[in-house]
Amino acid sequence: MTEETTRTIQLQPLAESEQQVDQLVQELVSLCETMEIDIDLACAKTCVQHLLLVNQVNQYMNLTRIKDIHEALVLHVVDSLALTCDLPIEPERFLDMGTGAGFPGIPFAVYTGCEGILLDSVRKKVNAVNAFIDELGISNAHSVHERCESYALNEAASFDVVFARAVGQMNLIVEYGAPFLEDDGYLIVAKANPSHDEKRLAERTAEVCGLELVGVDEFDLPRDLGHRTVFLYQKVMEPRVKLPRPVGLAKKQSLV
Ligand SMILES: C[S@@+](CC[C@H](N)C(=O)[O-])C[C@H]1O[C@@H](n2cnc3c(N)ncnc32)[C@H](O)[C@@H]1O
Repeated sequence: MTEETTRTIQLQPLAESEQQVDQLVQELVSLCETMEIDIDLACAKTCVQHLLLVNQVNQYMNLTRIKDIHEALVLHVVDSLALTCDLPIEPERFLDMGTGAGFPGIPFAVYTGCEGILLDSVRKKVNAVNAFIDELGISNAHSVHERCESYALNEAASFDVVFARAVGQMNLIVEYGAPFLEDDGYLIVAKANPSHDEKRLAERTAEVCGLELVGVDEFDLPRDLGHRTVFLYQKVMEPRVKLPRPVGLAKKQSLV
């Protein structure tokens, strides 16, 4: 095991002054306004503190390539919070598949107050996310070290909202997400500009997995930092195949 894998996460007090944090909080609130996301100051502050802790740990552990804090406010925090705009229900329990440094899971948990599991297959990331959650006192989120395919064996039909950001092609997310959904539960897949072929493969995979595409939303992130298409799937029937398939198979061989 590398030093990075085993290293314990020891968070330090933030290097930024209260004034600097408050400026970032105001910046986040303004960015959210442009996206019609209604965020209160306490929630914005926790999201900013999370981002600053990610930056701190990123000095010695590779968690994100986005180093500029103002860009990260948009590309990590606003992008995560934007998922809440497409929610057709008030979720009771959500799953973030492949959370990395806690995106979108931590901003989503803080904003909605809903119980959530932040899942990742890389232990050092889960250790970091658990340290962030403890430090920020977020009692409704928990991070788990496991692969989607194996976690689904014990947590089948346990979530009413499931999402993943930047974890892979849409068909992969659909296959990973389907077994976790309760009847009528929702899978949210946010992509930049998926190709026609990627969308078509996801559509056919969704049919096999018992999901129906019930909504598509498109928007641009502030400051011209990207375009997003959000696909909303609902579980409408049982899958036609046994899910989850063995670990790694979804990546090697698509379902359809
Ligand atoms: C590119 S990162 C994105 C992280 C985060 N969602 C974000 O948007 O910043 C993809 C993450 O998915 C995790 N991942 C990939 N395949 C996975 C699987 N089968 N089960 C659980 N986590 C997985 C990786 O370890 C990695 O942390």
